[in-house]
Amino acid sequence: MDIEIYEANFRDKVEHRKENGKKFINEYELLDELGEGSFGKVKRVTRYFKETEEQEELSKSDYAMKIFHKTVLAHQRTCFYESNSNDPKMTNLLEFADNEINIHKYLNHPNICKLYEIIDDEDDPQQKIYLIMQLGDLGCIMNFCEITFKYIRNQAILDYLKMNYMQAAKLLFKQIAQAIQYLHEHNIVNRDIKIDNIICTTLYPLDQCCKLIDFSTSRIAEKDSIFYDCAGTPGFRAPEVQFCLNDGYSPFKLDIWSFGICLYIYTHEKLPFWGEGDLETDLLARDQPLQFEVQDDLLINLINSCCAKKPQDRPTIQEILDHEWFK
Ligand SMILES: Nc1ncnc2c1ncn2[C@@H]1O[C@H](COP(=O)(O)OP(=O)(O)OP(=O)(O)O)[C@@H](O)[C@H]1O
Repeated sequence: MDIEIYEANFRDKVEHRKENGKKFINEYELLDELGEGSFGKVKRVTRYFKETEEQEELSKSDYAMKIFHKTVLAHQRTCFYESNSNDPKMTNLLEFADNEINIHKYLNHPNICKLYEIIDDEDDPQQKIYLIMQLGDLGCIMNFCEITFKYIRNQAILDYLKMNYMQAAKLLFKQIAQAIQYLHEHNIVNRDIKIDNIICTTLYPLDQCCKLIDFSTSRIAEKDSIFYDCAGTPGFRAPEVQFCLNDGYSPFKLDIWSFGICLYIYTHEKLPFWGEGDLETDLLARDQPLQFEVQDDLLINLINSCCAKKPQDRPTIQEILDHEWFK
């Protein structure tokens, strides 16, 4: 990989302790749970540290800690395809976690959640790996309502930005496009761009408030790479991922489709393609045109081009950033 400037710190010692009823992992106090994915839990943590030797009161700052359970992941077997091969192989989820760490630890961009530290101790009694990341203290850009199956815009972010949702959409999605541009320029594909993987923070200037998270399905790819494995999340993934048969799909064009879907969801507060199950959702994505409920022709043009049914008709990430809608 052509990114040598940054590498997250690695520590091979972990210490678990309790103080006054509080749980600590090394210098990090464990707080509330921020979320849970298929690979592990994510917790808010506070780090206590001394900025100078003389300092008496400890300084503190907040992070997100993603926790992988090594033994659990090692026992979960799954089938996968290597890049450029349609010959399936067996692996376990720990290898996927390793892949995520090995890509994420080098990523250094203001719109990508920074991975600061990896704690992996062979003698850890809990057999876990701990990733210390930048905290998205404002949460995801939208919240999913399990009852209505709808995404609702995160009002705390709109209040923080002091913007209406269309102004916020331009600001946030430009930043996500810049994150994808950085990945694509470095021959990395994300393959799981979705609303749940876009978080916001109050830590930085506004043009750095939005961060892409979760690199579990990221891969190194050449511009003309063809992939064969089923990546992405139903509702967000391009139809060719499910229906490519032996032809495979371009992972770069998959990211572009998913970007367009996220922009649609943010501006409409609903998923454009949602069927009874994953197969119907993918079929709708393949066969149905997008239905718009906004009046903005430039926005409609941008989303329609990202979600062109033929992958070769979709723009590059640079073309997206140059689109009139962002001007
Ligand atoms: N840095 C962060 N700051 C705030 N919240 C976070 C952060 N990282 C993750 N989260 C929360 O935790 C959830 C799960 O994180 P993540 O997507 O990285 O896990 P995963 O196991 O890889 O998920 P998936 O099943 O989508 O692959 C996110 O949707 C988000 O709500």
